[in-house]
Amino acid sequence: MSIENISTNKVFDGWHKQYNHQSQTLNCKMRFAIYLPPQAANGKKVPVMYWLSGLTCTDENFMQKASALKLAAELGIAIVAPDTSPRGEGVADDPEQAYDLGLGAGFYVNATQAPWNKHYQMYDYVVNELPGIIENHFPVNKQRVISGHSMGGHGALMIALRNPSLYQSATAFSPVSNPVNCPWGKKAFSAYLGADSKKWLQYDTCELIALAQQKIPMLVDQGENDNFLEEQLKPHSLVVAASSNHYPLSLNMRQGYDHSYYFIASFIETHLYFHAANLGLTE
Ligand SMILES: N[C@@H](CCC(=O)N[C@@H](CS)C(=O)NCC(=O)O)C(=O)O
Repeated sequence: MSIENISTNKVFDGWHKQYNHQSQTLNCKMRFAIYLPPQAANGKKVPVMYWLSGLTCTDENFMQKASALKLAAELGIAIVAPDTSPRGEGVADDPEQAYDLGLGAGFYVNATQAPWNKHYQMYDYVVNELPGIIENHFPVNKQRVISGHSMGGHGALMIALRNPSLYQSATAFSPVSNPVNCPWGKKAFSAYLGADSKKWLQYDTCELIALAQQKIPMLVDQGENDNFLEEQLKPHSLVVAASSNHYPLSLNMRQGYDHSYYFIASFIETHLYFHAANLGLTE
């Protein structure tokens, strides 16, 4: 499967690059971004952090706004940022073009309902197709960690909980922790997965964390001044579900911080160091 390079920028002695490719899973052309640290230049294979962004984002928000690349370069971690939904001609969108359904709002699930099921298969794309492409085309090894923000925080934790042997660790900023019980999640899951809410549970972090058997280290950061805190994100439900199963999850509540990339930029280094330790890159 070929990929087409569409931008290349040197940054902190490594390279930020964007690619287009035809996705078999999503049935459309997709764009992703990769940051290759300097260690990847001399034949060495580096581990990968997959970053899943939130509502309205593309591959660009994290790479441009999170201030992650300097430390990724020092630690020798590649970062891959996919888009947040399928896109392009013929891809369904919300008839009202709301920001929380359709384009920019794939919720990292495999849609079963028409018209969404033709393209909205973001779970399979992130877990299977994209890592296959990355491992074929770039000097990376099979060690993966995963992180994300908001809708992407839900994606990162949920995907790690469902595939604990594929990821060394998972972290999230302001995750949608209990999508089956919040307005964003109910709206998206009823459209993509249908009215039967039992079918939503396979994608709910609180549900999965309470039942998980194989456990991997997890870290969550949450701003206390986040506008979406109580209605959409529900970090306390996550803590209750995790402790009911003695799951190794730490939640940091951060006084004064909001939902934006200013918050992510303030704590991204903590998340990179956390992953680096679980990848065996640091003491
Ligand atoms: N625009 C939406 C909120 C969307 C939003 O906050 N998106 C977050 C993720 S959930 C984001 O990362 N936005 C893009 C950015 O800040 O670069 C609203 O009006 O309520």
